[in-house]
Amino acid sequence: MNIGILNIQGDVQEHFDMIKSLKRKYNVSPVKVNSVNDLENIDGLIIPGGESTVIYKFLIKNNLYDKIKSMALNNDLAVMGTCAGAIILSKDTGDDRVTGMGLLDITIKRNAYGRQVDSFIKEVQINGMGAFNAVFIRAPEIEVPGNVNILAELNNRAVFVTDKNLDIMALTFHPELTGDPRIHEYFISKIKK
Ligand SMILES: NC(=O)CC[C@H](N)C(=O)O
Repeated sequence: MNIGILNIQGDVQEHFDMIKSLKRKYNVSPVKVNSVNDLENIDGLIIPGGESTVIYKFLIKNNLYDKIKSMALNNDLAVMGTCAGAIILSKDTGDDRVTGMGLLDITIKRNAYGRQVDSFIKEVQINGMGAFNAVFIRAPEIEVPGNVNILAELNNRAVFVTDKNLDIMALTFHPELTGDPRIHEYFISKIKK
């Protein structure tokens, strides 16, 4: 099974290395995705954290935006979006520079934690997984979780959600930075389903 990592900007290498470290255990290989052709051979796609305005522009420019969206809606592609990736997957970003794909029924607010505390690590409790050290970096906030499953919250706000039908998930934190593979393992388990 091949797992693509959208290779535009942000934590591409960190996700790549995490999937690579799980290669033997789950028979998965990481693949950097630069073009529509690269999407043909992958089973899951990670949209990393970074800068959502930049990621959005590049997705449009390279015709990846519509292709990813339609593959995901057809259940041909599982997608995990982290931080900026979560913004891309949302239905409303509150920012007209970034139009969310609407793959998850969430309204999200960019840079919601303000300047003073724009980066922090906090332990969150994830349903079915337990405690996880979550790294928030200029993180967005899920303001309104609609018809989604909420797997983790921080201060009564959802920080990890999954779609109820499609294999789409979004996190407002960075699971690739702490060396803890459980969220990537969870994503892999969803793809195999
Ligand atoms: N760590 C991140 O991905 C930050 C997201 C970034 N602040 C944005 O709005 O795109």
